[in-house]
Parts: sequence; structure tokens; C-alpha cells
Amino acid sequence: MTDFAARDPHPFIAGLPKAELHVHHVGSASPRIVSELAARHPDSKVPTDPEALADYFTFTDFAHFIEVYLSVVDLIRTPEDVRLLTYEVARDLARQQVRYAELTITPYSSTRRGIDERAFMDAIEDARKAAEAEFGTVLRWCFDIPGEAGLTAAEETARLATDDRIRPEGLVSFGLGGPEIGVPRPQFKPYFDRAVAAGLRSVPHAGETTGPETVWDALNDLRAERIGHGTSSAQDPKLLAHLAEHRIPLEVCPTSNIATRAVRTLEEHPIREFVGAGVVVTINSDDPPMFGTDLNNEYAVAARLLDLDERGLADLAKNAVGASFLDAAGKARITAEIDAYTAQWLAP
Ligand SMILES: O=C(O)c1cccc(C(=O)CC[C@H]2O[C@@H](n3cnc4c(=O)[nH]cnc43)[C@H](O)[C@@H]2O)c1
Ligand SMILES: [Zn+2]
Repeated sequence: MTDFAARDPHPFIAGLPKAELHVHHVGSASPRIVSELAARHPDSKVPTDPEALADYFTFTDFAHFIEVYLSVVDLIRTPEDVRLLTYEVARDLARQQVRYAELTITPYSSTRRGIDERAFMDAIEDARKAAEAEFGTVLRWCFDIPGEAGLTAAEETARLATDDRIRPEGLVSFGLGGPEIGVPRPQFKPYFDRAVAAGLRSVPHAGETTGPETVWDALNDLRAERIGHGTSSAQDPKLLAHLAEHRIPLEVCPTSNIATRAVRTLEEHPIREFVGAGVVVTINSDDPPMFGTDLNNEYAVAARLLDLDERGLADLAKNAVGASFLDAAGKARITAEIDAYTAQWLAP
């Protein structure tokens, strides 16, 4: 282990400028926001006491996680709830020196629950602009299909993402989330084709709770440019070689994989295999308060598992910037900031 890894990496990580590429909108609601929303809507079964939330956010498996996740989705009932959540998520990201984030939003879950689609888009856009002006954090959206909700959800998500009269300015990508077991990826091909034709980038979850064949499906049928999780890719050396050769980044979320019991322990997490195979790895937080983590903590986990020093952590942060859908000037600006911060930290 390096000297650095044996010391506490948190102070360096806390100030490191970062990009977050895999973080869910509702899954980012802090205990304070969840309790505020639960108090606004007292008929919900979600606890209002932030301390009781820690128990509520302990999951027996992935299906249980989705059940709890949807109970929090049920708390978001008005455009003002949507705006508050989005703005507060941006504040939490800014506190961690996140300069740029692609936030995964599931508009179907909100429109299906009766929120007007235009009011929904206005709420997220209003929060995005306020967050950029007030915190300096640039937000972009990934609209994802909740796969288990089927082709009705896929059609609605594709419509909201591709109709020029509705799609929000901040939208950059199209995703697919929820459970993978019993939800074959190829059925979503027409919706991803439409999204890609409309200029969106393809970023489905794959290989989080199923095997490497799901990642192949995401690459071949859904034209994935990055893979959400991709954990089971480690079981298939040809897939690892393909990801490395084609520079298809994995959005790795270590603590999430433990919390949903997709991986047994952090020690068994395949992140080392990914790096060893030359795959581009980015570090992300997924649903941070629900998993008792944040992006800074995920970088500390990566530092430990990969035995990284400051330069290694800066390289991980630059991987995320490089794998993002920012324009070249935006990438260059944050990369230069990471280099300047690291050089100053290491200066004698
Ligand atoms: O909203 C509905 O009505 C609905 C009906 C049936 C199924 C669903 C879902 O499956 C929603 C899943 C929801 O989970 C989000 N999410 C958050 N973290 C993860 C993750 O690590 N892996 C997969 N999905 C995740 C996802 O974005 C969906 O919004 C909804
Ligand atoms: Zn996710």
C-alpha cells in the first residue's frame, strides 16, 4: 500500500474538482429533503425522522431497493417538489466540488403520477439554471426508461426525450434503469434508436444484477456509449477486451453494489479487474443518501481498492470528465482545474 493510501485520502478528495456521471435524481434526495417531502405528504409510509431513514434505507436485495425507491418517488407530487429536490441535489453536489453532473431522471414516474409534463420540465430546468448561477455546478440530464414498467414507459420516455416542443435544453442522454432480471434489453432497441437519431447519447444500466450477456445486448442493441455499472463484465474476458479497445467507460458505483447486494463485499468488487484489463473506469455514487455514501466517499473507496495516491485519484477524476458529454472546452476547463489543484496540493 502507498503512503497516501495508508493515510486519510479524504482531505485531498474533498477539494478535488470532480464530474459525476451516474447519479439518480430521486435517489439523491438527502435525509433532510426526504423528511421535508414526507412531512408535506403525511399519508406516505416514508419516515419523517432522518434517523429512522437509515433503517428504512437498509435493503435486503435489489428488488427491495426498488420498492423503497418507489416509495420515495411517491413523495414527489408537485412541480415545486421537483424543483426543490433538483436544486438541493445540485447544492449537495457543489459542496463536494462537483463541477459537472449528469443526473438520471425518470420522467415517466412523475408524469404517470399526474405531474404535468411541461411543469415538470420547467421545474428541472429552473433548478438547473439556478444551480449553475448560484453554485457553479453544471447539470445535464439523462432521461431513463424504468425497464420493468415495459414498453408503455419506453414510449413515454422516448416521446418526452425527443419531442422538440417538450424536451428540456439540459437533456444529453437516454438511459434504462430498474431491475434487469426478466427485462431483456433488446426490446428497447427502437426507443434507443429514436433517441440516438434525436442526438442523445446512449447510457443504459447493464450487468448490474445480470450477467455479461446483458452488457453485450446494451452494446449491440442499445448502442451504449457508456455502461451503467457493468459489474458482471468481469466474468467475460472478451467483453473486457472489447470495452477497453473501444474505450467504452464503465460507470462504477462500488457502495451501491454492496447496498443492493449485487456484490458481496467491497473486497470482491471487480474494479481492480476492470483497471487491469485497461477499461476506462469512472467513479460514481448512484443513489448516495440511500446507500449511506457520497461521491467523495466513493473516491476514497476507490483509492483503497486500487491503492491510489493523489495522482491516481486525479486520473480517476479526469476519466469522468473525459467520459462525460461535456463539450471540448468544458472538458479542458475542468481537467485544467484538476491538474492545478493536484499540483498545488503536491507542491513542497
Ligand atoms: O414509476 C413507476 O411507475 C415504475 C413502475 C414500475 C417499475 C419502476 C422502476 O423500476 C423504477 C426504477 C427506478 O430505479 C432507478 N434506479 C435508481 N438506482 C438504480 C440502480 O442502481 N439501478 C437501476 N435503477 C436504479 C431508475 O432510474 C428508475 O427510476 C417504476
Ligand atoms: Zn444507477
